[in-house]
Amino acid sequence: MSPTKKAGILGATGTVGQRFILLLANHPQFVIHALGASSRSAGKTYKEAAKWKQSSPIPEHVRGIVVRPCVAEEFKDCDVVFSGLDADVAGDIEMAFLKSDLVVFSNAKNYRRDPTVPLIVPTVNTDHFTIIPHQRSLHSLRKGFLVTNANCSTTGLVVPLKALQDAFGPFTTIVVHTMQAISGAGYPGVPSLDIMDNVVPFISGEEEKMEWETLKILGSLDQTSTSFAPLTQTRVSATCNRVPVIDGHTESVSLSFARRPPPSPADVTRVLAEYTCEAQELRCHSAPRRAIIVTEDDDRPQPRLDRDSEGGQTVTVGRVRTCNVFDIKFTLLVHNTVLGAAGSSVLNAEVAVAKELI
Ligand SMILES: NC(=O)C1=CN([C@@H]2O[C@H](COP(=O)(O)OP(=O)(O)OC[C@H]3O[C@@H](n4cnc5c(N)ncnc54)[C@H](OP(=O)(O)O)[C@@H]3O)[C@@H](O)[C@H]2O)C=CC1
Ligand SMILES: N[C@@H](CC(=O)OP(=O)(O)O)C(=O)O
Repeated sequence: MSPTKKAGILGATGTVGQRFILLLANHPQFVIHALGASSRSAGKTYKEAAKWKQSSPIPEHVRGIVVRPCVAEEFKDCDVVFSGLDADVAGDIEMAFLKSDLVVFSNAKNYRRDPTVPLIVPTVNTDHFTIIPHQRSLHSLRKGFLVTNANCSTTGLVVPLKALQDAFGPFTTIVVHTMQAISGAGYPGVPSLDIMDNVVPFISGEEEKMEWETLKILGSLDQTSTSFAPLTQTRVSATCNRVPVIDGHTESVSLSFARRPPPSPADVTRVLAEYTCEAQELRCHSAPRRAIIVTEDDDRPQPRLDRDSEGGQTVTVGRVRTCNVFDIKFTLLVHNTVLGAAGSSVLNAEVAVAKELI
């Protein structure tokens, strides 16, 4: 079956944009139709414009595509537009696309807090798509809508949290420390003299995003599907560090449940390993076979060894154990540019197709 939906990619030359190219190059539903980037790139072929940093080559049929400026008129025949735009420009451009009745899946932070825009991690809260009719009516749209996906570190965190919340009820406290890959900072990103032989204990704005995004994603929609109800009883504290790893964010998580007695490490391990999500039930092409992989090895997960499991669409969890301060602690790994970015958008779009929103 040949792909039927025309896809545009904004920010196609960037780190996330390059992941979109790889994920969509041989996609059964979406065909790469239009590529957009800044005025520095527009008018050049993709091969000329992109500083390609992926370990597989630029797909042959993409090399010669001429990059367009990111204006809605240039993308009007796209069925879906994926955005890997720099946050400095994503706000205005994505809103212009939405107002032109286009379907936009954004990686940027700009609209994540918007009360009518869902913040969807595709293996966690695809039920939040139910706000789309309300969003369309507010903007008088026929077919367009805007969906954001989460910060890459938040994405890794909420997958196991969702499994545990469904099984054991609410958390009182979540404390997370991240070790984030340099690809998270885009290209050229962190200077080599800052990150080689080093750890940088600050990523601007990252801790705040992890703390509030988690509450929106794990929260619910009201009964009329017109507003979000973020969690209010859970406190989240995040500490974010940049480490000299190319891809894959590692996170150490400690948490307490409201319920007493809390679940044991064995209960937690079982629930994580058995977790399934709607994207799998809908048989979406990019859905991981296992949304969470639990590793029993004492020294896993590790970014180099585990980031590509399930095509980068899973979260690997290990070292599940009792915590002397909170109830449970564990370590997780997420591929920051696949499930943490472009992979989330693509799987979200597949879910939207299955729900007949596109
Ligand atoms: N990297 C990651 O792990 C994650 C990134 N994100 C978010 O995804 C987005 C993209 O990040 P990333 O790929 O890392 O960033 P990059 O800096 O690597 O790429 C940015 C892209 O935006 C384009 N761009 C910049 N200015 C303009 C403009 N004025 N008009 C049109 N296009 C423009 C660039 O085009 P050109 O090449 O022509 O300059 C490039 O294609 C950001 O919002 C980021 O916060 C989210 C989760 C994870
Ligand atoms: N800040 C993240 C990547 C990112 O761009 O996040 P956000 O989309 O939330 O701005 C990192 O450095 O690893």
